[in-house]
Amino acid sequence: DKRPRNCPPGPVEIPFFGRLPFFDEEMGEYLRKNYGDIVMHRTGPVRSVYLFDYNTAKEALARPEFADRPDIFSTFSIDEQKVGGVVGSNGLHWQHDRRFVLRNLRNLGMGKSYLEEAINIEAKALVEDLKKYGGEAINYPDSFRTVALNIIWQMVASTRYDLRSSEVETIYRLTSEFRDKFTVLSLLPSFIPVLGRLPEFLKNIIFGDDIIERFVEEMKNVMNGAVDKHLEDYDPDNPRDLIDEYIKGMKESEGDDNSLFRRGALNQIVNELFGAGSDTVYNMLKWVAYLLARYPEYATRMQQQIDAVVPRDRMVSLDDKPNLPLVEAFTVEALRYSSMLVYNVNRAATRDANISGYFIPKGTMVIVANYSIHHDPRYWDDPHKFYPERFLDDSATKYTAPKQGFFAFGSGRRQCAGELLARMELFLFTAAIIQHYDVLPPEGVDLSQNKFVTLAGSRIPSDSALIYRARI
Ligand code: HEM
Repeated sequence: DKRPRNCPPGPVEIPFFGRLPFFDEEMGEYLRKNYGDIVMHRTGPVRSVYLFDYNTAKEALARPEFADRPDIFSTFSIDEQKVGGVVGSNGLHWQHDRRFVLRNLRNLGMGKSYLEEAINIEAKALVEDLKKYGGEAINYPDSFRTVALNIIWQMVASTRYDLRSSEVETIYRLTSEFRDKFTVLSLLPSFIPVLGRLPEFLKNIIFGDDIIERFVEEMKNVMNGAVDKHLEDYDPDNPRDLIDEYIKGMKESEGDDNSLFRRGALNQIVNELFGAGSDTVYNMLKWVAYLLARYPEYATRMQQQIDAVVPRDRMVSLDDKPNLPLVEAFTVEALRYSSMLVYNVNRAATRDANISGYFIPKGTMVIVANYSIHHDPRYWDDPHKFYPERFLDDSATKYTAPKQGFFAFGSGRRQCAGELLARMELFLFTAAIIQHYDVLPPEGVDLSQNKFVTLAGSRIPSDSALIYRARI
C-alpha cells in the first residue's frame, strides 16, 4: 500500500482504495499543473504513472520495459485463454499476432492504390447517402460509422454493409450502449478484484450493471459468427481476407501444440480490428464535420484548392495530396486539436525501472497524456486554437508533418498498427465531404458553445445537428 521511495509525486493516496481512475483531460491537466510532468496516481493496488511531456513520453515508450500492456486489458479479451490478439496482448503472442496483422493489412492494400479505390467507393456512397437528408439538420449520421466499418470489415471478413442496412444495428446498439454506460466505476472491480465478490445487488448499485461482461459476451457472439462462417466456406486455394489467412495458418500448424495460431486468438484479433479500425475513424469523422461547420473559412479555402485540381465528377485521390496541402493539414490538425484518444493506450512496466530519475516499480501502468501533450505551449503556439496552418510551410503551399509534440498514434514498437490506413481514410473521406458539401450549423446555433464529451476514453463533440448542403 505504501508508496515506494523516490516514486514520482502525485496526490495523497487513500489507504486501500487509492483514488478513482479517470478518462477525462481535465483531471490530467489538474495533475500536470499541480505535480509536474511525471505524476503517480494509485487505484486500489495498481499504480499508474502519467507522462505529460512529449520528449519524456517518446523516450519511455521506446524502451522495451514499457512495451507491454497492463493485465487489466484481459478483462476485455474474448479469447478464452486471454492471451491472444494485438491491442491488449504481450510477449510472444503479441509479436506473433502483430506481425500477422501488419503483414496481412499490407497485403490487403494498406497504403496501396487498390485500397484507395475501395475507400473511394465508400466515400461515394457516403456522398449519396448524405443527399437523402435533403439538407435537413441531422446528428452525426450512422453512415459515418458504416463507411469506416466497411473498409476494415472488407479486409478482415470480406463483408460490406449497405449504408442503410439494418444488419449493423445490433453491433451499433452494443457499442453505443457500452460507450454510454461505461464509467470509471465500471472499471473499479478490474483494479480492485475483491470488489467483484460483493453481492450482485450491491455491485449493480455501485458499478452500474455488468456492462463489461455483457459487452464481452455479446461481441464474442458476433465475432464467433464471422469466424464460423469463414470456417464453413474456407477454400485453401482461395483465401479471401485476413480471417481466411489466419485459418490457413491454423490448418498448416494442426498437431503442433506450440503453434500460436489459435481460434481464441483469431476471435480476439477480429474483435480488436473491428473496434480499433472502425470506432476511431468514425469518431474522427464526427470531428471533421464539426470543425468544417465551426470554421467555414477553412472549408471554403479547401473547396477552392480541390476545385482547382479535381473536376467535380472525379473523387479526390491520394495522388492529389501534393496539390491539397490544406486538406492534409486540416486532418492532422483535427487529430491534434481533438486528441480523440485523450490518453495513449496504456502500457505497463515489465520490471522495476526509472523515468527521468524517478523509480517506477514493476507493474506500474504507464499512461501518456495525449491531450496534454497536444496542448502543451512548449511544443505548440497557441495550442487551444484550431489552426491547420501550423502544418503548412511558410509559403502555405506544402504540408509539413509535425516533428515534435504529436502523439495521436502513440509511439515505439506498439505504435498504431493501422496508422497508414487511418490516414488514408481520413484524407479521402474528408476530401469527399468537402468536395460535395457545405457543412453548416442550423440557423441561430453557435457551435463555439458546443461541448465535447469523453466517453470510454474517446473525446468527441457532443451530438449536434448539422446541415449537409449539397454544393452546386
Ligand atoms: C484516427 C484513427 C486512429 C487513431 C487515432 C489510432 C490511435 C492508436 C493509438 C494511440 C494506439 C496505441 C499506440 C501505443 O501504444 O503507443 C493504437 C494502437 C492500435 N491501433 Fe490504432 N488508431 C486509429 C486507427 C486504427 C485503425 C484504422 C486500425 C486498423 C487496423 C488500428 C489498429 C490498431 C492496433 C491493432 C493497435 C494495437 C497495436 C499494438 O498494441 O501493437 N488503429 N492506435
